[in-house]
Amino acid sequence: MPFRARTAIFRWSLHSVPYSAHHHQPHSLHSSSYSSSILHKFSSFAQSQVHGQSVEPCDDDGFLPWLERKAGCRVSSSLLIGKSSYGRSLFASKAIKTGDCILKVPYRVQITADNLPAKVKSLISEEVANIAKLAVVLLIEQKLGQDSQWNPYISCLPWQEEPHNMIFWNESELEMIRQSSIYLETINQKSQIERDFLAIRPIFECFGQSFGDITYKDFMYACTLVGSRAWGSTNGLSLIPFADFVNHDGNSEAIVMSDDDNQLSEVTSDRDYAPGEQVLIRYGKFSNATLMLDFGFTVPYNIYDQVQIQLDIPKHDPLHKMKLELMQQYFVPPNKDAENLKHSWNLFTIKEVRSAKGKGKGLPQSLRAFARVLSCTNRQELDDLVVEAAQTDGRLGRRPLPDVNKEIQAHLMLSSLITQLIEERSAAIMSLEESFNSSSYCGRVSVRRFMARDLLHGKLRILNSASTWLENYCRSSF
Ligand SMILES: C[S@@+](CC[C@H](N)C(=O)[O-])C[C@H]1O[C@@H](n2cnc3c(N)ncnc32)[C@H](O)[C@@H]1O
Repeated sequence: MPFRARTAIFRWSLHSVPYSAHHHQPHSLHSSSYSSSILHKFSSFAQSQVHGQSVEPCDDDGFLPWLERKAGCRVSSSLLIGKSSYGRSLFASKAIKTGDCILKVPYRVQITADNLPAKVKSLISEEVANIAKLAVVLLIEQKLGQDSQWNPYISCLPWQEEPHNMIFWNESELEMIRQSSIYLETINQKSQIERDFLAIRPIFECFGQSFGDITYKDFMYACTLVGSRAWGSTNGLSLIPFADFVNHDGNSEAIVMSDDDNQLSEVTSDRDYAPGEQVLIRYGKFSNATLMLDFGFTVPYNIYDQVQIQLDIPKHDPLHKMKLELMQQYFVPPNKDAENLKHSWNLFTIKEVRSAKGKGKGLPQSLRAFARVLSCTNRQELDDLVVEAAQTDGRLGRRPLPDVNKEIQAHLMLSSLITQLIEERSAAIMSLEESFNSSSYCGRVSVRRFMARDLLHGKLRILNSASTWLENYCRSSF
């Protein structure tokens, strides 16, 4: 669900997937008998262990009836709120089958920037991000306390816990992942929040005593809450009460869908669940870097992990100018905004290479093409590539070079770059492991170390797979 709410910088927001008409009739609400049956079912499995998660009862029994009253329809007849080691969670209150609709939350009980009081809305500049606007809604509602129409929801949010999202990491914690591009993204995200706060603070001050004491830290917390629990959809960036109590499993096929025809968001189960099992959905196809930045957690083996590789044309290359012009002409990435354009033609994203044999999908074609261009040593070779591109699909260097030795050389060049990255990542992991052994950190620091370790291990796994693929490709090209 991370919500890439506004720009390429932020991945903040959980994307929900719009789809066309489903014709679900809302059930009518039977709140009193419904809630007592929930309580009964919940207590019977409350102490059980499910998937290594200990299921604890939670004092939110009134939440769902409140939401259903507000919505005027049934939101879920198969889920209960409980607690797991992931915080507040949703559990199956009865057997759930694959394909069952497990929750439906009408747009009218979702919170968007439209919920800003008109007076505040008119003062907030267009420059301020939607995430920040939604954070202001949360802060205002939190300040209103019992007087807020959203109080049952606002008071369920984890305000008190220090999140592990990377904007809360201190310098020495960030040092653990300095080599990764996530370091820079964290700094950018922090600056964006600072800018938004500076734009919004005068508005808080206008409202005097009631809101004037909202601090930068409060604002950061609120932005983090929005960033880790709002979905982007045709309805705008929205907090979806109840749906946002469900935790993430990257392997799940269940996602939040927007049904514009019926003006609601819903989730359909992708598997069977026994009563008492924690129900999980996929927020999005997120790497550990995204999970750390926007959600404050990682998973030990993340199939969506990736590594960014930058290739530069050596300054001393006699063909530097010609190669640069060709690269800028032929290696323009699609769908990039102007801000990224000038930097990204030499940045490549690689994922784990599953086929180790030097065949199959392997490394991205664009990266290998770039290496072929780099390996050219005279103008004729470059001209030949341009002619070949014109005669084929217009893309440069997409075919193996006619000279096998040159083709191998291009790939060996990639291989040596990847070996260097492997060495750097391995050294970083080793120093992290040493600090695990030499010090007995607990709590916050140790959680963040585990996250850094998951991130670095994921990167190393991808680099190793790329290295093996390249070795095999070179061997099989002889
Ligand atoms: C949309 S909320 C889910 C409900 C949340 N657990 C709560 O207490 O309100 C997302 C947050 O839940 C936690 N979370 C979700 N999935 C997780 C997972 N697989 N591992 C660890 N934490 C997870 C993270 O703190 C994340 O920022």
